Amino acid sequence: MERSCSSCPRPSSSPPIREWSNREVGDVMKRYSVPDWPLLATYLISEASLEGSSRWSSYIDALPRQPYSLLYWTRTEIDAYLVASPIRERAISRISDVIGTYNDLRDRIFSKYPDLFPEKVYNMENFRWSFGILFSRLVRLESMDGKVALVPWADMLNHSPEVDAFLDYDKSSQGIVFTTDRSYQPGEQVFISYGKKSSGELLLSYGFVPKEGTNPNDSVEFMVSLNKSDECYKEKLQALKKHGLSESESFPLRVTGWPVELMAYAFLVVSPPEMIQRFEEMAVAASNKGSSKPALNYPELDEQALQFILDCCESSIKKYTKYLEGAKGSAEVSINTKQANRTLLLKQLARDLCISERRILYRSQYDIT
Ligand SMILES: C[S@@+](CC[C@H](N)C(=O)[O-])C[C@H]1O[C@@H](n2cnc3c(N)ncnc32)[C@H](O)[C@@H]1O
Repeated sequence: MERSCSSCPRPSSSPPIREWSNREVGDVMKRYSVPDWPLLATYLISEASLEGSSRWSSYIDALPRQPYSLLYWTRTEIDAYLVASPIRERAISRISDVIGTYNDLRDRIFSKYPDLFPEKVYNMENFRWSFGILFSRLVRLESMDGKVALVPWADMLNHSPEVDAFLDYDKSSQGIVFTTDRSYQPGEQVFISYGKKSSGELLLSYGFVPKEGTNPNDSVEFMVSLNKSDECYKEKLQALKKHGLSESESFPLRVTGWPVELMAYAFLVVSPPEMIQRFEEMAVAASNKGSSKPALNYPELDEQALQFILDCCESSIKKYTKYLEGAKGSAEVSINTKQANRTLLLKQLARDLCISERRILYRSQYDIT
């Protein structure tokens, strides 16, 4: 393990009042016990608004004006380009969480102190920016109980799924230490790992998709549902609900295989009325809430359960293929070069994601047949 120690001060994690250049703003935020993420987002906006008089001004000047995350995609772009991918739903719900968080801060705090929190600074656009920065640059510090922090020098590092390098707070040196899994030559680019993230998750938070086939942590959320015309629909749904599941569930399909919970769900979907006594144990296995992993042993259902998964894979693949083939031919007339470049970039990202996710589905199909 190679270690390199920073000379920067303690990271900005839940900044104490004295860390706020505008103490009054910090004081109000502290009184309302705002949680870490919205607190840091507000802190960043407050410091950015002070320009040269903030101690973080050179750091803030170096931050991107528009972080590359799905927060900057419009609803029309998300619907058009991510129509086949489950990341679409996650992007929509993340954007709505950010808007909800801003609205909550505005209603509870900012509107009560308009002189301290003027709307021209503390507005939705600036919160989109600060949350975009947090999603793409925050570091989780394990030795500080998983606290999140912005670490100015360290957030210049790019991600590689192939390295096992990480950042953490080091009590003895009172700084952030970067630990790599190998040594580097001078001039060589040093990478970090943003965590074992799927390509969809990397697009969601960081705005990029690794090259096809290079992400060993890749996965795609795979949606399966009970059949409404099943004569045991009610009993199966009851068993699922009892264990915290619903009639439609998502399971991660990985490049390395699928979870046993998906197989258990498939067993439940295809099991005939004579097996009613076993619905509950299947639901327990699908929820993974049992104390030990139950052996899923229903040889009489194996073929049907695999066929069910195969059919679901096929219908997902069709959606991807339809999108990819449609996207190939659609030539949009764009208003200006900037917009045309943006459209090209987003389409390329969506295309790369769809190809990666479809590849996992193909692989799962291949494993079954
Ligand atoms: C923590 S910052 C890394 C520093 C970034 N290069 C910069 O100069 O701001 C995260 C951003 O870097 C870019 N990035 C990081 N790793 C990447 C990779 N492997 N491929 C493409 N872009 C990457 C993405 O735009 C991401 O949002």
